[in-house]
Amino acid sequence: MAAVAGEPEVIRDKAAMRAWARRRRAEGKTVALVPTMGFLHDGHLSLVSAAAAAASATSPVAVVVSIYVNPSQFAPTEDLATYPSDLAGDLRKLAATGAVAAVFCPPDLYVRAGAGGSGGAVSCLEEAGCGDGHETWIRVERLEKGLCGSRRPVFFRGVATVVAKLFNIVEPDIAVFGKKDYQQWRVICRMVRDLDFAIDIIGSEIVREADGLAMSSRNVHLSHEEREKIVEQESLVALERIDRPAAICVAAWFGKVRLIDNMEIQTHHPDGGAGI
Ligand SMILES: Nc1ncnc2c1ncn2[C@@H]1O[C@H](COP(=O)(O)OP(=O)(O)OP(=O)(O)O)[C@@H](O)[C@H]1O
Ligand SMILES: CC(C)(CO)[C@@H](O)C(=O)[O-]
Ligand code: BAL
Repeated sequence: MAAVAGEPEVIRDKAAMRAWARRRRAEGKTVALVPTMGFLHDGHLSLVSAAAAAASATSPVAVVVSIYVNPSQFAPTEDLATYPSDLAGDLRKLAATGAVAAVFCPPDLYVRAGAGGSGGAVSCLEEAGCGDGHETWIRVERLEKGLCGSRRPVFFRGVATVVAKLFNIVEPDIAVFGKKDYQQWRVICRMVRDLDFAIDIIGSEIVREADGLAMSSRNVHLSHEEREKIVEQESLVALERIDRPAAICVAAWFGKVRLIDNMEIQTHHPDGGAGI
C-alpha cells in the first residue's frame, strides 16, 4: 500500500472537499474515492488498499474515503436510526493504513425542505422532497429492480443519487466499491456508463470473517443464532454456485436479519435473466 505522509485530512464541507481534490489533481495526482457509511472493518480497508494500488510511477494516488450514512437510501421502516457509527475509531483505522490522504465526513449532503431550507427530513418519500428541498433522483431503472431492490424500495435510487453527488463533489478519477454489495456495484457501473462520468469503477473482492461470514458493519447487530444461520445460507449458496461468487453476497434484509433468498438469486442471477 502506498504510504501517505501524516494523518488523513478530515474535511466536512463539500466546497472544501472539491477544492482539496482539485488541488491534488493539479499536482498530477490520481484521486481515488472509497465511499462508505462508516463503522469500518477490514472489508472497507481492502477497498482502501485497492484504491492505493492504483498509483503509478507517473501518477501517485490521493485516496479519499467518504463516511456518510445516506438517509435517502433508507425507507422509513429501515434502520437509519440504529445504523452503527464510530467516527473516532474509523479515523484511527484509516490513519493506521498510512494510505489515506483525506476523509470526507459531511454532516449532511442534502438541501432540506423547511425553514430557510435547513429543516425537514430528506425523505425517501417523494412528497417530502418537494418544496425547497431535494427533489432530484437518479434511477437505474432495470438493474435497481429485484434482489435487494425488491425489499428496499428506495435503496438503489438513494445510492445512485448520493454516489452521483459524491462524484460531483470529489470529482475522482477512480472509485472503489465492494462486490459484497454486488447489485449496488453493477448499478453504479451502469450509472457511470449511462451518464458519462469519466470515472473508472473498481469492483473489489469480498472480505470474510474466519467463519465465512462476509464482513459487514451491521453484523454487530446479529445474535449468535442469526449469524450462524447466515453463515449456513452463505455456504450453501457458495457450494451450489462456487463459480459465481457474486451470488453469495446478494442479500435481503428482513428486519435486522439478513438472509439470502436462493429463489431470487436463481431468478435474477447475472446469467439468469436480469442482466446484472
Ligand atoms: N466484506 C466486504 N468485502 C468487500 N467490500 C466490502 C465489504 N463490506 C463492505 N464492503 C464495501 O464497502 C463499501 C461501503 O460499504 P458500507 O459502508 O455500507 O459497509 P457494509 O459493511 O457494507 O455495511 P452494511 O452492513 O450496512 O451492509 C461498499 O462498496 C461495500 O460493498
Ligand atoms: C455506496 C454507499 C456509500 C452509498 O451511500 C453505501 O450504499 C455503501 O456504503 O455501500
Ligand atoms: N452496503 C449497503 C448499504 C446499505 O445497506 O444501506
